[in-house]
Amino acid sequence: MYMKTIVILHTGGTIAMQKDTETGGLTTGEVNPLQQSTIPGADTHHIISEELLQVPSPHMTPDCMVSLYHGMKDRIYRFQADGVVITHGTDTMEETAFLLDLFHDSDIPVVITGAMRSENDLSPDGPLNLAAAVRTAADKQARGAGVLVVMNEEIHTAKDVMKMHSSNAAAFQSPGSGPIGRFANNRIHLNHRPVQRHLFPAAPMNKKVPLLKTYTGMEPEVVEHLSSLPLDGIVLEGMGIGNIPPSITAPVYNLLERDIPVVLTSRCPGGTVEEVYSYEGGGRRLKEAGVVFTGGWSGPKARLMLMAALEFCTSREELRQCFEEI
Ligand SMILES: NC(=O)C[C@H](N)C(=O)O
Repeated sequence: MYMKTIVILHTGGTIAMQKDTETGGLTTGEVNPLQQSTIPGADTHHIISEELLQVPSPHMTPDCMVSLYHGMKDRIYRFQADGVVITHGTDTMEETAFLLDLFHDSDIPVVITGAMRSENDLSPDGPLNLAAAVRTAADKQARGAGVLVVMNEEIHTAKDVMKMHSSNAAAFQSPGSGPIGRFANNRIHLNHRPVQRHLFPAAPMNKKVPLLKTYTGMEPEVVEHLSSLPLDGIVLEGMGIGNIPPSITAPVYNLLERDIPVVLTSRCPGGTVEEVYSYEGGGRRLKEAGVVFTGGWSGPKARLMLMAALEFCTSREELRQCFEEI
């Protein structure tokens, strides 16, 4: 019988941590417990398991993500992998998934998973998540679906998934669209496929792009101060369907006049930003002024996309097409 080759790449996070029984704190030990436990699927698949990193996911950087992409690509080629599983901390899992999905230019399934509870916690969720991820990576239904996140028996696209709860095992959701499939009875059931994927060249992520969340009565000084720093672009998490408070329109327009790209997303977890309102700070006015609208990505994902796009887009129009004409 042909055994599929699944490469598991470990990067760290709670799934690879243990609770210190004396202090109660969660830490990364010398040895990753995942490297010592039985890897799920080892009886039916050819599993190759490697530790690329051992970091909590708040320590991830866009640079690390690019290195992870190249490391993954190298293993896919070297081991002729049929699928890849990446274990990762849950805090920033959606960002790594999103960036890898922007770069991943083959049909080979890539599945990211992690755990909300450590290996020696009461009822750890890591083993089941890992088993589900291996099954998903080996399943032909996942071919061509890009990078997926598998957590708590649900399968999500990289574009839509978000960590929506800080501690619950059911922390991951795809607001506005829902999961594209489920894991049950040791197999996966895919109900939908991602409609559209963007593919960007995998370049180093060197651009400086801060992300700013808007709020009522926002002080213009906050945007003015950012504007005084070296900056390649800025992402604003606007309100609702894409509006910002009038107090910051002047410094935002100032950035545009200086030809610094301003990308708008929403602080709502679900939905897109649209040119609807024509009041001061409304989306219609922002669009006219040259603000680039996103297709419904969260602020952190829009920031990664702007950093990646700025590496190859040579004009504002090209940048706009990257975000809007998809
Ligand atoms: N559940 C987790 O993995 C959270 C951890 N702080 C991390 O992201 O590395």
